[in-house]
Amino acid sequence: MSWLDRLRGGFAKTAEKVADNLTGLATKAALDTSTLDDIEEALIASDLGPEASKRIRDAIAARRYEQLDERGLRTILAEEIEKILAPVAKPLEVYGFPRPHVILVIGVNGSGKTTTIGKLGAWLKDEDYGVLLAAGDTFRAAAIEQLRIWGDRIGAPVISGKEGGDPAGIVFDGVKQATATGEDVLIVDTAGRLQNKTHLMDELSKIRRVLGRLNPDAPHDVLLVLDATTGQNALAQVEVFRETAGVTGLLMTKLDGTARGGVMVAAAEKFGLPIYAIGVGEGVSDLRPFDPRAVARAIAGLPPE
Ligand SMILES: Nc1nc2c(ncn2[C@@H]2O[C@H](COP(=O)(O)OP(=O)(O)OP(=O)(O)O)[C@@H](O)[C@H]2O)c(=O)[nH]1
Repeated sequence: MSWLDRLRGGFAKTAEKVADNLTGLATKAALDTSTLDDIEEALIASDLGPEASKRIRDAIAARRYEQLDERGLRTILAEEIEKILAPVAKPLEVYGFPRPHVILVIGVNGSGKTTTIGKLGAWLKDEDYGVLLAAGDTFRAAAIEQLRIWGDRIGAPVISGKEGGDPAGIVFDGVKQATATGEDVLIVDTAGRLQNKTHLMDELSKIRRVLGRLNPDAPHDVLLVLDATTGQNALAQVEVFRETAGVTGLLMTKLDGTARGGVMVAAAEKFGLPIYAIGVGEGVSDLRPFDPRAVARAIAGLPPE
């Protein structure tokens, strides 16, 4: 299956929910205020968030339709979603010099962080970058083991220490090793959890301090993994992590398992943080940067172009 097919398959449940919520609204005789209100509410109920939903409502209102059929409604919805997503669909650039370019990955427990690191590594390797993974989530032995398995799977070396060890030490060793072996990118799995804000800040600031000694520009990226199935809760996570961890971009996962994919639009509108890649499955090649037009059309339930 092509990426576009997987993308459309991934968003199928979301598209169904959007279509269900909008049922009947397009066929009303005149596009009056109450219909516009209903459309706005339908979009909020589809997890697009109040800001994006209002913006789309205003865009429809501004066009002063006498009538809007279903196809027309889907088309304008796709156009407006595309406008919201386009500014955040940025490529992840590997620009750090001297190498390695250092990426810290953070996210709440179970968000798909480790899996996403594996997939991100696979994608960067496909792009011909040398990748080293660092098991900085020393909180659980299972997390270290899981990262090793991903390393084997994608053919990337993994640097790790003992359970309960010092993540900053592993990151330090990671930079040394990447420098010695000439890897382009160091992807660091962090415990990066929010059970305790002070603990998270301490952990990350220590990692930053240690990295800064080796390369003042590192980390180049701090990416937050967001589980789309958590809907609006994902937005609350962005707020807290942005404040505590200096998030520079997002990786959205599990868009395939959910009807709540609209949250991606809500996040784009509310935060404007780059969304570097989206995950639409558990396979190694199921995380990729996205085409805002293709995603917008998939959410609106329009066929591919
Ligand atoms: N369907 C689907 N499942 C995913 C996706 N990304 C991750 N998963 C699954 O989500 C589950 C949790 O992923 P993990 O990578 O273990 O999560 P984690 O955040 O690293 O968990 P901790 O290490 O406990 O913090 C796994 O079963 C993954 O296969 C995705 O894009 N789609």
